[in-house]
Amino acid sequence: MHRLADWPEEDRRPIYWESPQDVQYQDILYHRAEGIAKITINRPEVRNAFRPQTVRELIHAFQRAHLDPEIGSIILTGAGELAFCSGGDQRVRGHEGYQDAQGVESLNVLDLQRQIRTLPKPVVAMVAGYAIGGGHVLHLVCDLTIAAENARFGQTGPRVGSFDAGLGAGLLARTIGLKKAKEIWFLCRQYDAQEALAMGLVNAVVPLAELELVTVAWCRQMNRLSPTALRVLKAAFNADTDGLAGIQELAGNATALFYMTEEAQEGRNAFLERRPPDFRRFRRRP
Ligand SMILES: CC(C)(COP(=O)(O)OP(=O)(O)OC[C@H]1O[C@@H](n2cnc3c(N)ncnc32)[C@H](O)[C@@H]1OP(=O)(O)O)[C@@H](O)C(=O)NCCC(=O)NCCSC(=O)c1cc(O)c2ccccc2c1O
Repeated sequence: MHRLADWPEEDRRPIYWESPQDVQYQDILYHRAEGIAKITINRPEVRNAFRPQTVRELIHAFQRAHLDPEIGSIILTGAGELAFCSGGDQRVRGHEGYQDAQGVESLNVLDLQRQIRTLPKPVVAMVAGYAIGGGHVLHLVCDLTIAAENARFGQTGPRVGSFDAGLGAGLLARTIGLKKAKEIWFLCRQYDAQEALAMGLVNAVVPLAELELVTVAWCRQMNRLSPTALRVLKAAFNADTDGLAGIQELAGNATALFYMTEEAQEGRNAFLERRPPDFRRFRRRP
């Protein structure tokens, strides 16, 4: 449903964001309401380019949303209408990475990419304006992308002397196909929202004025569904792409679900009670 008017009344009512005051961020904003966390890159003067500090704060905010049992889904967005994110801040790019205030250079956005994928809640990229370079990879690693009509997508790496040969290349190819992914990286063109929709790079294109409420409507709908089912499905979708790390994520869910059974608890209890475990009452399921 690409227009707000298509949604049932309960999903399109206004949302009233709260802004917790316990942590003050410099480069991002953190809001929450109705079981949804909204994380905003707040550097509109550079089209929401990220520096190491920005990425550190994003990692902190995503961890916060991950651990908050009230949060069911997370929105990642950029401040203003001109950009979701324009990638790494080229003004602080040094010899071997992006430099922080202490002079340490890193590519810490790679940690954030993995975090978004392993976080067991749906993450939705809400894109107005440019999603370019490392900013394009950020929307790509999110589970869903809702784009405003003014959104523009593309990679610039080969033009600015960079490349993301990890998820930026491989996940893009798995998402939209190898030929189109190679075109995006080899030619560094930009694509509008409708082109992105046609290639399966985004889930919906909506009028800019409706972007936030439609994105919230998607989250409201997901938040009514089984959190465990969404959690395991997310891990399942990532498992083959992420190799053993993906299987580890999926298997961790199996272990957590097993821990919730009497059968697993019998093993723990027997150890704590210093007796042999008795698994005889647990049947072997066909
Ligand atoms: C995003 C744009 C297409 C927007 O164009 P527009 O015409 O709307 O705006 P301006 O170009 O005038 O920009 C306004 C203002 O913002 C500054 N700015 C924009 N983007 C950046 C940026 N990324 N870094 C620093 N500053 C930026 C711009 O200079 C203007 O400032 P003024 O002072 O003049 O007002 C267009 O801006 C654009 O193409 N931007 C650059 C996009 C880009 O090449 N990004 C970097 C790609 S590489 C990357 O992101 C990357 C990061 C990683 O951490 C990696 C890690 C591991 C592997 C690979 C990585 C990687 O590739």
